[in-house]
Amino acid sequence: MADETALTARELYRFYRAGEEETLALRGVSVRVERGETLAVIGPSGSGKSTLLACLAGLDEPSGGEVRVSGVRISHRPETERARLRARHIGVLLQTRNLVHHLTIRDNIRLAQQAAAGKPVVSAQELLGQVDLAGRGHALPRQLSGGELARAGLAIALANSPDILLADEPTGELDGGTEQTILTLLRDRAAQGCAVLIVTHSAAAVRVADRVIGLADGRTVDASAEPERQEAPDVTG
Ligand SMILES: Nc1ncnc2c1ncn2[C@@H]1O[C@H](COP(=O)(O)OP(=O)(O)OP(=O)(O)O)[C@@H](O)[C@H]1O
Repeated sequence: MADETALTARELYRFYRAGEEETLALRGVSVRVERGETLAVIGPSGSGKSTLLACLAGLDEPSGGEVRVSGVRISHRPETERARLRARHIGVLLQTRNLVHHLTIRDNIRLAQQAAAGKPVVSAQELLGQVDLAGRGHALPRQLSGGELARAGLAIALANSPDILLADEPTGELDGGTEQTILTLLRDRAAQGCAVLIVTHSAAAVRVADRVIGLADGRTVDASAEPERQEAPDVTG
């Protein structure tokens, strides 16, 4: 199993119906992320990026196609089984942040570690140190600044020592210094063998990626056609 591709999605479709309105948010999207690789997913608002990330994380079920984590299918399983696979293998950083609001940052980290069910993990204090929040573990989410919250969210996403890290706009609305801190942490994780997928509008985030794919209207497109890609000419692959 160790040499399996970390994350594989094949021909994903996601159909939404809200009253009379029908949306095909994903129209046959295939993605793979290898261990140690950072993939950036870019595209205009409404192109399906968050839907794709939710399907990859097992937070949502694709209407068609399948998602595999280290060769194990995570899609089309009961929610409890998807949650178990996610807790063990995947770290997720969502735009809404992945925090329980009435728990301190340290307890949020511990909660994610417990969900990993006995997997060896680094201590909450070490994780806090990695994101420069060593002195803020006792704080509640509402007591943190936007940049601190972003870093706390990343610490929680990393709490289960994930094989795969899925991050939706991890650096959205952050100043340049904090953005660089987060991007460096993501790169470090990839260097340690984690498969990292970032949904982003940020040119700086695109620059740290090994590979970029574009989404438009629920389909993958040539990423070189996207403006973010043009601002980042040094990206290879
Ligand atoms: N729960 C839902 N019910 C109905 N339609 C939805 C739902 N979630 C997303 N959509 C629709 O699916 C399409 C893709 O949305 P999605 O949020 O994945 O796009 P996005 O690329 O992440 O956008 P943004 O960059 O603005 O976050 C949009 O047309 C959106 O309105």
